[in-house]
Amino acid sequence: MSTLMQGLPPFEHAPYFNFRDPAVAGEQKAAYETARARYAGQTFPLLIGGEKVAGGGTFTVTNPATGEALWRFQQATPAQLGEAVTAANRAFETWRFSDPLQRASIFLRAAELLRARRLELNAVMSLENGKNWAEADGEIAECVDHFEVFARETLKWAEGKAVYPMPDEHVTTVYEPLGAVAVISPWNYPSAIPLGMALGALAAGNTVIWKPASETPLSSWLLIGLLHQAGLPEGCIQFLTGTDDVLGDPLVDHRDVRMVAFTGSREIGCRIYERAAKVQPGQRFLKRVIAEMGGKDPTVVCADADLDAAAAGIVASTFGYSGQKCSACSRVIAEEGVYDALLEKVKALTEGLVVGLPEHNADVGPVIHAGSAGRIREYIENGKGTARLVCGGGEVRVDGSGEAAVNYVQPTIFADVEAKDPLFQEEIFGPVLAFARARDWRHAIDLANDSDYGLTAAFYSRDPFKLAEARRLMHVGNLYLNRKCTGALSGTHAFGGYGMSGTNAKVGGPDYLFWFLQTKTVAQKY
Ligand SMILES: NC(=O)c1ccc[n+]([C@@H]2O[C@H](COP(=O)([O-])OP(=O)(O)OC[C@H]3O[C@@H](n4cnc5c(N)ncnc54)[C@H](O)[C@@H]3O)[C@@H](O)[C@H]2O)c1
Ligand SMILES: N[C@@H](CCC=O)C(=O)O
Repeated sequence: MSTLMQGLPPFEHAPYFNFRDPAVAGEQKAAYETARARYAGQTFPLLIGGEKVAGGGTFTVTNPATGEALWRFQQATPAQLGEAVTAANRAFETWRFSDPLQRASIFLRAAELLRARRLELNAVMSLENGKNWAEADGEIAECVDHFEVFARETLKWAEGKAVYPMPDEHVTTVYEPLGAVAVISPWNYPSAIPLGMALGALAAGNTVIWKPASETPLSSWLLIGLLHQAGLPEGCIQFLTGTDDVLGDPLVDHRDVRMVAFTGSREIGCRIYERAAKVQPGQRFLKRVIAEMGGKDPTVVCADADLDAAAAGIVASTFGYSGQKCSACSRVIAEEGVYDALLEKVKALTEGLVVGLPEHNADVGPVIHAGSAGRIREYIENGKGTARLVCGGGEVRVDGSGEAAVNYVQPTIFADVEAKDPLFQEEIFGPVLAFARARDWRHAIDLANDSDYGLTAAFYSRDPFKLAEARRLMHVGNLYLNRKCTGALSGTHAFGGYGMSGTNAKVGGPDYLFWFLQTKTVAQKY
């Protein structure tokens, strides 16, 4: 353990709330009312150089579960983008030399502040993106863990690393920050994902231009508030909301943005990777890029597996948050001998899921918007022509869904899906599962690896040899043996994929900070 870390208590993951306890459930329900009373109808500003400012217009954030108008955020102008980048670079000149102990203390204090407001932040996220209580709670608990983990990582990396010695030179290897980091995030993990990237940047001594997804800005804004309350100096984070034509390409292309930390779709991730490679006139560095992208995550079930455990893991990881996780299981590949029995079990559990309002803590809520629902329905309709529909695939009515009724998609399973089928190859990002038959477990591994992506996978078997082969052969960044493929914990399950799932930066892992640092060797002659 690093000497700086010795004063810290041992790390523990934040425990989840037990919503089966009526008292806790009552508190979570009340937190929705608190969130509405505090924030509904309000308009929130941009944050540039420590100043709260208005943009060139505003937009409304709506609840995907009901269509309810929630709150308003600013549309930053092109000039404000430039001001934010300048402000981030200005703040960098101070923050880069800040004491790592100061940074770590701020993160630990923020963890403490967040612990006291978890239910409120759960409610805000649920209202913005339609997560049910447990899904929102899992993510806010991850934010607490991120604060704790990044505090420790700050101190660890501040120590530098030992080198092989020279008899007549004093040589050190130290890590220094890069500059202004653009943090660009998706709506499906609107708290933990931007926070992980922003803490990576700040822990290393960089400053941040934080660009949340337009569907979910309040989930970000509240975390930034906590960081400031915890002592983060003004100016270290600029907060920009608005449209992609102003904050997309122009932010990535900006000459003075040193690094882009992106999580989102493959399409945009690849675009950023390519654009950031171009050196702009006057640019004096090569941009660093993290691009963490989509998945088409398989669960392999061997003939000797515990089928009940596998079925439970499959249903939780496929239909949790309506399948809108990069880590979601979307393909099951089962050995011939257990295929039908497994399919029956998964079907029975799926048909027991309640589709309803996230605020009422239904198992399956809405998808993010009508456009996404339409795209998912198109996959379902096409699938009816290429595979065997086992359950779902129809319409579902949710009381109280109002104008957002169209956003609810029935959990759907297709069987006998061929490897070339789009159901098997493309990220649908909705509650749709493809079952495929494998001749044997080695064939199952081949099918699992037959993908552009390589983010997460689950593998179920009781045979130690097969488990060892899976470890060796499965082409993914996060492999889970005899458990579901969602639910990575910060500090423990470093998260990030292979192949077209991205740059494999591994947020929450022991090497993540290295992405936000450059290495300086200093050799001094005695
Ligand atoms: N690998 C991971 O860790 C991970 C985690 C969560 C989500 N995801 C993926 O994210 C996707 C869903 O999220 P989404 O729909 O918000 O993704 P998206 O790519 O559409 O948007 C992500 C962010 O990029 C911004 N953006 C849009 N155009 C841009 C441009 N030209 N330049 C820069 N930024 C631009 C958006 O405004 C948003 O903030 C899925 O593919 C999912 O698998 C991956
Ligand atoms: N880190 C999350 C997934 C985030 C992507 O959407 C998990 O491990 O399930």
